[in-house]
Amino acid sequence: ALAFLARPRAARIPLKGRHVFITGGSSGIGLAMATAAAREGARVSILARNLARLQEARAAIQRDSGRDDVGVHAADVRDADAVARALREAGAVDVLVCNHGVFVPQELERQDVEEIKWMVDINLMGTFHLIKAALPAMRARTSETRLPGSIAIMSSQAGQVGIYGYTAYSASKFALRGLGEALQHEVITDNIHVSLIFPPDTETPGLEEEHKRRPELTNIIAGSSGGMKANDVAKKALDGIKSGKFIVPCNFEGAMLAVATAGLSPQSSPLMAFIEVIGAGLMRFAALCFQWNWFSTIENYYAKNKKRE
Ligand SMILES: NC(=O)C1=CN([C@@H]2O[C@H](COP(=O)(O)OP(=O)(O)OC[C@H]3O[C@@H](n4cnc5c(N)ncnc54)[C@H](OP(=O)(O)O)[C@@H]3O)[C@@H](O)[C@H]2O)C=CC1
Ligand SMILES: CCCCCCCCCCCCCCCC(=O)[C@@H](N)CO
Repeated sequence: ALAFLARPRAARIPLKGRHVFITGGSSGIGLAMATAAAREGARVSILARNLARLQEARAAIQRDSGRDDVGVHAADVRDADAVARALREAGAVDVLVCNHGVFVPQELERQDVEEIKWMVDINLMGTFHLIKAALPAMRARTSETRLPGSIAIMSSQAGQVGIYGYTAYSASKFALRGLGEALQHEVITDNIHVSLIFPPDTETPGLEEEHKRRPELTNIIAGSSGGMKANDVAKKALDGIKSGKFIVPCNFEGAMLAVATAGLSPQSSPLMAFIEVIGAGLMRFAALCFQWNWFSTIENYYAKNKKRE
């Protein structure tokens, strides 16, 4: 019965010979994805703000993959016109990876409204700008080539569960899931598959910056999920995109989180649908155990540090 029910139907989305457009492709996870996609024979375009870092990234991708057709586009995703211009220059996209993102964890009371708006504008509004700019040509392309396309959106495990220190960041990343679920309904008849990627802490230049300000409790709780290397996250992400998966977890805790938060998300895999149906109660129990542990940690921390300075 689940094999009949699982929708949308599974797809194979090839990368070889196709145009893959990756935002935040000059650093960390985005750069690792760009390199791996180029190695698989894709024409890759990368977008970020800093042109010097983009050019360095292009040289690194070329060295690694031997491809000399990497496109670079300097634009801020908050600027809808600049994003539209970049997509016109780059030409029709087969696989759009909205990976750009910023993260500064801080207790809500200590975080300025400006910093909250900055995170939401880049992580959420920037993704809207990209998808709106890319979609018309993507749609034309899938009907012309008869090959499925993909829109991949980089969320985070902090987009599946809210944890201490991530009010603004989690809000911006949870929002991407609502965007992705609704968008999948709208683009399925254009043969476009949406993938949401949920990495744990990943060793990148961005995480190094984050650690300078991350509250200790955030460190402890985020440590509940093992860290990963950017190359390993990139591989999981690309494998998920190529098989048209809607939810793409990256490690074991991520797979548990995916089952625990399956909700009303689309599911193409009858096997995963089966695990979700059978695992629902068990994973809810596991989730309660994690929450018990996190609340104990927070209460003990505050008890030890008397009152917050
Ligand atoms: N590292 C981690 O622990 C995790 C990261 N993630 C998510 O993965 C994604 C990538 O993270 P990571 O590789 O660590 O990030 P990095 O900080 O290493 O790289 C971020 C990339 O995004 C670009 N970028 C940032 N702001 C903008 C903007 N306004 N317009 C255009 N490009 C922008 C940066 O280039 P430039 O500054 O030049 O614009 C850079 O290329 C993010 O969405 C993040 O939230 C999810 C889970 C864990
Ligand atoms: C029922 C099963 C439960 C499984 C428990 C899993 C534990 C979840 C921990 C959440 C970690 C959030 C890391 C965010 C990383 C990130 O996005 C940043 N580095 C950027 O700020």
